Amino acid sequence: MFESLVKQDIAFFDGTMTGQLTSRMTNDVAAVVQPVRQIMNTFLTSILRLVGGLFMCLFTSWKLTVLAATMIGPVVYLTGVYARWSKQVNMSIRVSMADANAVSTEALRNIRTVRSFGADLLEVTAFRQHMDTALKNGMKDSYASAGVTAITQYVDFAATILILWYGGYAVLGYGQTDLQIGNLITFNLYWNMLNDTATTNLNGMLNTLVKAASAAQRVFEIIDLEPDIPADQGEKGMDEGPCSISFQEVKFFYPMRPDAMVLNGLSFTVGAGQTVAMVGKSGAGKSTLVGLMLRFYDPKGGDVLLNGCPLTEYNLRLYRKKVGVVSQDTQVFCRSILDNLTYGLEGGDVPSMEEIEKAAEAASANDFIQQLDEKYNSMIGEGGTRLSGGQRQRVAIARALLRRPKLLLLDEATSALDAENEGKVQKALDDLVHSVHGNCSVVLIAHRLSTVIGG
Ligand SMILES: Nc1ncnc2c1ncn2[C@@H]1O[C@H](COP(=O)(O)OP(=O)(O)OP(=O)(O)O)[C@@H](O)[C@H]1O
Repeated sequence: MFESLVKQDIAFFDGTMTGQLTSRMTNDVAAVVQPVRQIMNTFLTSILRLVGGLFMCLFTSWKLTVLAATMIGPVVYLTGVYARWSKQVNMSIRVSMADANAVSTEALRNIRTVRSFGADLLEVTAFRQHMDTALKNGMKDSYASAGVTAITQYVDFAATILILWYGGYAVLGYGQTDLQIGNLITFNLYWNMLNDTATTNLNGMLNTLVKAASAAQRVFEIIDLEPDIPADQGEKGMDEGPCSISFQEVKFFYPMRPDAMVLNGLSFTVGAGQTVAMVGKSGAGKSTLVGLMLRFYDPKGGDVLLNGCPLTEYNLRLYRKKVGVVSQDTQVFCRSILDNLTYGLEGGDVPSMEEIEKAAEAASANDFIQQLDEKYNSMIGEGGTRLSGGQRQRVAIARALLRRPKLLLLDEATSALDAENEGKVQKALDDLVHSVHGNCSVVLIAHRLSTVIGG
């Protein structure tokens, strides 16, 4: 399921919350897998008892078997109705639990904001509301299950009465049958065994299966989902040297906001090895350009061309390996600095320690890394919380450099920093742009002209 999730389009993640997805990956998958062992254990035994019991009942008295079996119809019908209803209820329980998980995941991820806004109780209330809905539906399902079990037992009881009534009648010589008292007792024993198995084991199994089915539906919804932009679809590999990228009459709106046109017929070209700055006010669509250049989204009109060929023809995995990105909200991993610097590099692309230190030096990151207790092996915490914003950005710059990029996308890399850090990161960026000059095309995005002219 994780494999299917990580290959989904970025647009898919725009419309979902992380907590909802982790809930599907943990709670729902567990609910699908858990019953398997139980069912494997009891299913075979139950079927053997059922078939054996039925055979013995028929053998002892087929008339009594047919009579008693008339009572099974309503039970099967009722159980079927309950199973369908319960599947829906269990689906909504899973949705509520996923929503609660989304609230808790988001609150814990933003715990500093939650705490500083004094919003702890609001988050707890939102979490509780979802859990209360799950609990209410869970109670409803339990009452209905108890009701169905009670009705089944009454019907079972009625079947026994019917057997004893008709059997007793026959044994006493009324009617046209030659049933012996011994046969009646034997039949009753077999029927009880058959019923016990059906009501206790198979009913329990049905309940478990219904819950598993609702979870399985949610799991398979994700597994069966195919991305519109698969990473391995394109055939074309990367050419040698820096690449040119051009937008031709590109029109774009986000799938989550189809009414808001972000780009309306935009055309420009970044030549191979050129450094081009894009400046525009907040919300103008600068980061959207980066998303389109990385093919997180496809344009709704026009074309994005790489070295003159549509980006859609390229193998995205190979292409993205050759793109370096430093964005305003840098994402780093809860791993060592070294692992973060070499993130995504494998095989022949893995740089030597010497290259890593050189890249960190070029990004003005080596000095602060050397001061850490475990230097390049220091862990940086979830989201890089053990580093300052400026240090995080410099790690991101070194990381971009180590990919030996052919296209470098610098998306307002200094916008979230204070003046001192901005100066340091700006210097690191300038050095980076100069060091790759001619070997790599650079798109520099800023909302102030001074940022790019200064560089
Ligand atoms: N994932 C998204 N889903 C829907 N709308 C989005 C999404 N990302 C951005 N937008 C909208 O698209 C428009 C352009 O956003 P974009 O982030 O490209 O602007 P920007 O120029 O980079 O802004 P800033 O300088 O503030 O970062 C904005 O109106 C924004 O609200």
